[in-house]
Amino acid sequence: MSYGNQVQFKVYKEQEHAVVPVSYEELEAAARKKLENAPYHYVAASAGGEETAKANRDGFYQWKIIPRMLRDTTKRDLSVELFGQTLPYPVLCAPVGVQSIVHPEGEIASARAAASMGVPFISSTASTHSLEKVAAAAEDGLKWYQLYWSSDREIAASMVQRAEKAGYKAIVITLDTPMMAWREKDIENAYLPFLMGQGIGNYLEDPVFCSRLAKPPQEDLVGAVTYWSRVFGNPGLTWEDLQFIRMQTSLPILLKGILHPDDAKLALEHGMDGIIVSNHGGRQVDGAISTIEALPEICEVVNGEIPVLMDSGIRRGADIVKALALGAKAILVGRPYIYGLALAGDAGVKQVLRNLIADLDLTMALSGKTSIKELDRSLLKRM
Ligand SMILES: Cc1cc2nc3c(=O)[nH]c(=O)nc-3n(C[C@H](O)[C@H](O)[C@H](O)COP(=O)(O)O)c2cc1C
Ligand SMILES: O=C(O)C(=O)c1ccccc1
Repeated sequence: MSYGNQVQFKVYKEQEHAVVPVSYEELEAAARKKLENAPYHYVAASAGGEETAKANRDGFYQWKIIPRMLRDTTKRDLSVELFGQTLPYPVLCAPVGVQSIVHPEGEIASARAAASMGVPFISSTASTHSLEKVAAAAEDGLKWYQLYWSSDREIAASMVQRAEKAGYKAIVITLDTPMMAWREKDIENAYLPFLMGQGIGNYLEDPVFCSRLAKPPQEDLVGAVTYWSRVFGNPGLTWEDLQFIRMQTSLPILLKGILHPDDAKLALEHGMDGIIVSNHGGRQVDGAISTIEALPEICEVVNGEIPVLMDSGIRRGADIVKALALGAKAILVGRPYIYGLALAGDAGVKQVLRNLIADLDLTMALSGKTSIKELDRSLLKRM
């Protein structure tokens, strides 16, 4: 039996040495075994009763693929165009903060792995390693910067300017987390890695942040962490504030965390360059709509004017096919690559990405599709 293309061949070759389970369920179980309780739950758990996390998965099951036959799928092209760049696959690494809690190399290893696969890496404001160090690790890779907009707006401006200077090619403003939601496991575990200086690397190396401190962080980490906890979130933001970030950068700006079609309309009206339909992997509003459910209406409103990306609950190739068929330009993946990181550092991240992409490639081929632009609603049936 032939597996068609190169991606597939490499998967089966490297699998001989793989330490990373292929199935998502086993991947999560292996990470559970390897990690201490608190960091494992920080990654795995969602908000409240985890209804939205469940809905994210249930949402995919409600759409079924109806494969087409006899369509010569010998050659496939998974590439997509985004902001003038060609991505080899419609897959990006979602911004995930504090990656050092699962592996000491954290974001540096993930960014390196993503770059080696041609997968764009979205670096979080809450990274343990600074955005400049992450950029250096993924020198040849496409990188975007995710902004948590500090309540001290000069800090936000400084981070955006640093990101542009370091070679990041887009700014992703995350709107759904001006504060952490009710996360029961983290509360029970009283788990706050930030208090130990993890996840605040971008602040400790920020000239504006440091200028606000009585003593430099090297001399008084507690003082720095205390100030960080005061300025991290910004629940006061409104649509009008977006103009301020626009003035700091010439890069495209995407809004992450859009779930309501009216907010998609507002994003367009405020001149945004892209939208990421996301409920933060179910980690923020428990009871919020699943993203695959929110996606079609948002795509309808946006009407192709700007790219719509999506995340939350993508686990396999078929999930990606469904999201793209419903109008997403590309998807982001979060927890799966973090489990890969936990198990095997950069090699683990690479293997997880490779598996997901190979699964996507096969699912497309077996559905009778040879390119991403052929994926549309006619491939799906809602049950
Ligand atoms: C441990 C963890 C940390 C996260 N940190 C951030 C972050 O710093 N910034 C952000 O925009 N989203 C963050 N997210 C959300 C992801 O970007 C993404 O929306 C989510 O993980 C997608 O869902 P999935 O994990 O089901 O793939 C985080 C998610 C996890 C699991
Ligand atoms: O945990 C998260 O979901 C998240 O977005 C975050 C926020 C602040 C610091 C680290 C991660």
